[in-house]
Amino acid sequence: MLIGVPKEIKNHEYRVGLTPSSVRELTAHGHTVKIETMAGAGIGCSDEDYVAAGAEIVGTAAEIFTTAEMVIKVKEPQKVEYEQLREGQLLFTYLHLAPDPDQTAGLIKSGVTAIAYETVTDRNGGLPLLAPMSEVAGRMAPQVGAAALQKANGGRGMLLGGVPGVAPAKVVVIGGGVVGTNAARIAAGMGADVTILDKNVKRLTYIDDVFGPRIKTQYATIDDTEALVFDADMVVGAVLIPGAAAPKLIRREQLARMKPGSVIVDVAIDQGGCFETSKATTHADPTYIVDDVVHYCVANMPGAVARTSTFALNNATLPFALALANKGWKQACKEDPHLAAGLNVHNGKITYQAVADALGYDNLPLDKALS
Ligand SMILES: NC(=O)C1=CN([C@@H]2O[C@H](COP(=O)(O)OP(=O)(O)OC[C@H]3O[C@@H](n4cnc5c(N)ncnc54)[C@H](O)[C@@H]3O)[C@@H](O)[C@H]2O)C=CC1
Ligand SMILES: CC(=O)C(=O)O
Ligand SMILES: [Mg+2]
Repeated sequence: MLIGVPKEIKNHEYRVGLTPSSVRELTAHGHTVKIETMAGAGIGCSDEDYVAAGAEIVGTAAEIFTTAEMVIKVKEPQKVEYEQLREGQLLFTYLHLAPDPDQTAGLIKSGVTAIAYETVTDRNGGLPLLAPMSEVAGRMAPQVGAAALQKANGGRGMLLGGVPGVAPAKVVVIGGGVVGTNAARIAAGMGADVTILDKNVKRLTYIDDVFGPRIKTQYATIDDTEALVFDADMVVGAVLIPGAAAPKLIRREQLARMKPGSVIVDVAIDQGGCFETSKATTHADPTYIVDDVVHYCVANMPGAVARTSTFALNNATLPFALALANKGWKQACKEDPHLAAGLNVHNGKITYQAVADALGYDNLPLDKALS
């Protein structure tokens, strides 16, 4: 199969779809890999590194989009990218379609077959291609939030861990999945007073078993979510209903009851965010203030630590990329229902129920898409 990797073009996005090691695996299986020149520059991998792994370097993204049978990326295609996709081509990347009607319409119009990293499943009910980036974003959340808490950045002027004789900051994490536990772990490590809210009691039990009294857990009723958020110095938004738009847990009118200078890090922003006042920001201009509350809503947080993130992502994506290249997408999905769960768009139709529901499309059932 001819596989193509364009250079990412989202704001301050330095990750790349394939590492040189992944290229070597794919070429060893007889596939041809084209990489756009300088695609790996942001992770310290040169064109020469890719050539040594067996890739061909091409000068423009257009050469990738016009020739590749499978396009492997990191972030959702931007307008100039989805306009180049076409019927019969396979796209393997993050999509986050539910909060993104324009991209969704663009993918439908293109006729492309698109498999979204974030809805591929595993046998334990996890999301194995989202998890590595959730680990990164979760671990970053307290560090970006700690900076936002500084006075010059609009925050309350608090040190996360306090000092002897002065209490630490109160950090509330809504959603105790991969992002949430990683955020809590780092915040607790920095000395903060940390509470995780979740609606899944089994998950709260797991967190309690792993962290003991160092991290408090609370069932996420409306009452308790509100009480903890109003009393927090930093809130991390980390909920997910796979494929769906994030539920809005804190409304516009509730925001004014948060402390002045408190900080929201809404990691769930790639699915639309769990605060009504959240709107996606970029690494170039990551925060804004509403009602004296600092909002950090960068939708591609792991792009900031592109080298760590790219290697972590490839560890997870490579087996699936190999299956898609070796067997073709249809056969690979027939043999692996977890990979098939990633199918979001095929031949002008939405094939993922939560996306169809969020945006008002008919859903093409998976068995029909695979027939
Ligand atoms: N902004 C960024 O750069 C990045 C964003 N993300 C996003 O972070 C979000 C979280 O991802 P993961 O932690 O991997 O998901 P996950 O599935 O591991 O965890 C989500 C948790 O939210 C809980 N939950 C769902 N509804 C809830 C509610 N109403 N109240 C309280 N808890 C609720 C679930 O029970 C689950 O434990 C996703 O939207 C993901 O796409 C992930 C990586 C990078
Ligand atoms: C998951 C995601 O949105 C990211 O890694 O950028
Ligand atoms: Mg206020």
